[in-house]
Amino acid sequence: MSRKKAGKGKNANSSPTTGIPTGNQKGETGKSTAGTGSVVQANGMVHPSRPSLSNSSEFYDIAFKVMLVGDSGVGKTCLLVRFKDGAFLAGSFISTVGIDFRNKVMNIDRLKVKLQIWDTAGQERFRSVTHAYYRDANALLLLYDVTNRTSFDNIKAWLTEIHDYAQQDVVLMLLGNKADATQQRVVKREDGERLAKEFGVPYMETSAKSGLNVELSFTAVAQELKHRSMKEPNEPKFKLQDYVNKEMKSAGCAC
Ligand SMILES: Nc1nc2c(ncn2[C@@H]2O[C@H](COP(=O)(O)OP(=O)(O)OP(=O)(O)O)[C@@H](O)[C@H]2O)c(=O)[nH]1
Ligand SMILES: [Mg+2]
Repeated sequence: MSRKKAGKGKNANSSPTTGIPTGNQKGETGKSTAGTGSVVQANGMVHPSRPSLSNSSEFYDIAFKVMLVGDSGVGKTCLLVRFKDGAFLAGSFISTVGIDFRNKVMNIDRLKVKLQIWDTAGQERFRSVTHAYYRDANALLLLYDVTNRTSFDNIKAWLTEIHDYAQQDVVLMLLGNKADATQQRVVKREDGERLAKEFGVPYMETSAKSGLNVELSFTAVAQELKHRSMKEPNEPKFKLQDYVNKEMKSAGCAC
């Protein structure tokens, strides 16, 4: 399989119709503004329509678009920063404006899988911006905050929105974030599990602060997307929740 080069740099442009950075292919991080260039195929793979302008040596085999959604303050940006940079954004909370993205290339079963991760603004006033990007998302990570009951209660409304705007076969995973905050917790893990079961969505708790399950949440969706796009005829169906449970068990996670 031929290898494509992952973009690097800042402020790549994007198209609201594809949701994929376009024009300036330098962007490993970027803000959505405007531009033309990349093509998203129906199978979710992204093929840059022009060579990378960057000096990046990071090549990839397949690429997918993953979107982070959920109420403002649940920790979407922190989860992404933890995954990308291994750091936690402590201190004052800076709410995302509009939409933002970062790229990360992961090794999944000897394949280089590029995730283009879109960090949406949870604030209501940016909802129409988010709507424009749903249709190109291959996977969605839907977050609530275990210390914020309203963010949990709003999950049903988010699922309705996802049903209305996202692709029918979008890979979806529910994440109860801030699992480290045991003193402030108001949503039990069992409540999250019950809700996820009710809607047939894979689920786990995460912490952008401690790093709990952050890598696993992105690896799990990357695995699912990769299995879907490379599936051999007789291969058994990949089960995301089973994968997550197995990985947590082998990591000795009591969560
Ligand atoms: N204790 C704890 N705090 C967290 C965690 N993740 C995020 N926070 C804090 O929660 C606040 C909001 O985090 P953000 O990542 O900015 O929230 P967001 O979902 O991106 O919010 P919007 O951009 O407004 O949609 C910040 O003060 C973070 O420091 C976590 O896992 N544990
Ligand atoms: Mg944010």
